[in-house]
Amino acid sequence: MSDQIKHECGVAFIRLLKPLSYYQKKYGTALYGLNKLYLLMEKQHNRGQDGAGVATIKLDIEPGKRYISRHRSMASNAVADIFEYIQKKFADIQKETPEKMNDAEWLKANVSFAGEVLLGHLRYGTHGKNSIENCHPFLRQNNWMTRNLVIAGNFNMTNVDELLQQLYDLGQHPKEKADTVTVLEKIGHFIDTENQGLFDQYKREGLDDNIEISKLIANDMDVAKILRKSAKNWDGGYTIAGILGHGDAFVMRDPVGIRPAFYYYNDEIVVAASERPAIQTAFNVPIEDIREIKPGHALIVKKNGRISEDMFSEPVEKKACSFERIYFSRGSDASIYRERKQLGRLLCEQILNTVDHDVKNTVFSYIPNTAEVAFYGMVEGVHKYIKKYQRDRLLNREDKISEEELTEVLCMAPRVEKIAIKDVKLRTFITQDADRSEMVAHVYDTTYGLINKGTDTLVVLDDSIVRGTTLKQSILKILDRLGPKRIVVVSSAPQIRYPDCYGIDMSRMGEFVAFEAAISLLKDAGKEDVILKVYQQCKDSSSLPKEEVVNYVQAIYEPFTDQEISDRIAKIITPPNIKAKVEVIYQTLDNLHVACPGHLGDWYFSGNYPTPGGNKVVNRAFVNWMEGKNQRGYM
Ligand SMILES: O=P(O)(O)OC[C@H]1O[C@H](OP(=O)(O)OP(=O)(O)O)[C@H](O)[C@@H]1O
Repeated sequence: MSDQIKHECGVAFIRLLKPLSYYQKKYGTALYGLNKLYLLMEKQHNRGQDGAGVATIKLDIEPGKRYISRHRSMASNAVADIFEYIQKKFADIQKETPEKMNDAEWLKANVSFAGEVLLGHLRYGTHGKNSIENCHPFLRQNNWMTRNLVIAGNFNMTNVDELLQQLYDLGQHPKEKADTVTVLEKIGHFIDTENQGLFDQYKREGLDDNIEISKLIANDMDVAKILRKSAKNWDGGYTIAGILGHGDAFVMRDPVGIRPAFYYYNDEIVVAASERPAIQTAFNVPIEDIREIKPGHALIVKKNGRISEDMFSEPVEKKACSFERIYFSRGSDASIYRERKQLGRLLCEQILNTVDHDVKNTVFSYIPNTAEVAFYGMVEGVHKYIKKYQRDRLLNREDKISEEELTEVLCMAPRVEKIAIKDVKLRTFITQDADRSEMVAHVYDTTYGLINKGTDTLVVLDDSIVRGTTLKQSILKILDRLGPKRIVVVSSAPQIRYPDCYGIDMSRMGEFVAFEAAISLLKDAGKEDVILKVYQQCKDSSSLPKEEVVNYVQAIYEPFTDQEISDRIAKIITPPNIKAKVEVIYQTLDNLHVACPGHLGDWYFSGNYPTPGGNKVVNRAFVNWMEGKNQRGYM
């Protein structure tokens, strides 16, 4: 789907607060941190499968010895590949000098990755030029320990141009136009100035010993101040984790709280991750003990072990990404599970109306995998309807019910079947373009013999319909072979109408099936002038500061009801030559908010962007589409 580097992804961070020998003694291995990092990353596999990276830092290493290690992989099983590479170093020692494996200090001194600060990253790199250089973590190296920086993040900035300009204004000469570079260099720049400031201050105070000064700098560096200055002009969604060479570390979250970030600590470890259940499982800790990093705040872990959550940017109205809840995050989180079920339940009324409450001739199913949880909620909703129906039918009657009728009423139950099967565990949506079409076409299969040909309606619930390609190229064709009279496709997400620019790779207007539907409706109605007017407005606003720009693209959808757009989408996604009638039902925006009250970020559905940069992105995406440029509305 995309042609440039993207940074929506998963992060995993661990700081060991005790020396490696402590873990050796207590848990039987000095590799405790690495093992936990592996688990944290594996449990967030859903966040990225195109690559992964790990970096570690060893504390208090004498000059001349390596203390930063990094390994990145783009193998199809990148996480396993990285840890095999790391494990091999230890396996060789185990083979040749097994006693050394019990000597934590020796391991730290002699084997790379035996560090106390660990950072992992899963990459959802949906772009054409897949290359190892684009895998996080990124390094900014320096001979001064405290000036080294390693970062890995789940982020996307909408205003890279503006941020690059600021770097030029500082006199810098960035080697690439990408937000990874701007973020790394911005933080790096303020790390440098903090270093210099402290160095000058100690000199002024009469300290002469530079080695002593370096130690003081490491101790006194104000990480929150560095982040405050760095993030001043960032416009985007981000969770960015970083480690400084001497061991200070941070995990920062954008002021709107768009991207998720959680953490836990005790007296042995500090751990942070994009998803809460990953921490629960990897460390076996109760949910109440895991905290969410507050928007505009950074979890800061100083080298000396001091832990704080500091504000670096005034939080604004929280608009956490609802698509995390619908699709992106794993459904094993307690709240997400509940929310997905509720999304399914809330669709029941629309579904039952569409099938005329003919439960007897309807088969309920779903498109694996993410929609599975919402499906349980939907089935509960149908059960509830049936119970009410049975109650009404039995209660509200004057005559005596016949045995035959009683049996019929009591036997009523939803026909719940696993119709669609997904043969691979990978997610197609976050797979890079080159492999996606192939995958979409072959990944699904069906169960035969469950549909009464020509009489049954098949209801299939999916979590989202974005481009509609999964349905058009694969699912609807194979479902039609089963012979249903009607196929009702239900989306637990509302219509995706606008690009995301904060980390979920939905970026080009022309690819949204909802947009295609609205445009074709406009054309049919002879309202091409609306399209031209929006184009002009978007173009005219392109040179304005982002704060003065509004989302003009909303006008494209205004003339139509949701139902009209859904009906047109049904037409578009119906493959040629299929027999079944296809209908589409979407979640309403109101019900989305009822189901996910803590995650009100809905810009891809509503067009209401939580940062000014979003309006620029959507307008640019529209201009790109009008001008036939197949590119994102942002860098
Ligand atoms: O309309 P489209 O643009 O084709 O994309 C939407 C589909 O992509 C996702 O599936 P994916 O295989 O990524 O994940 P899943 O197995 O977790 O559902 C999602 O669940 C939809 O089925």
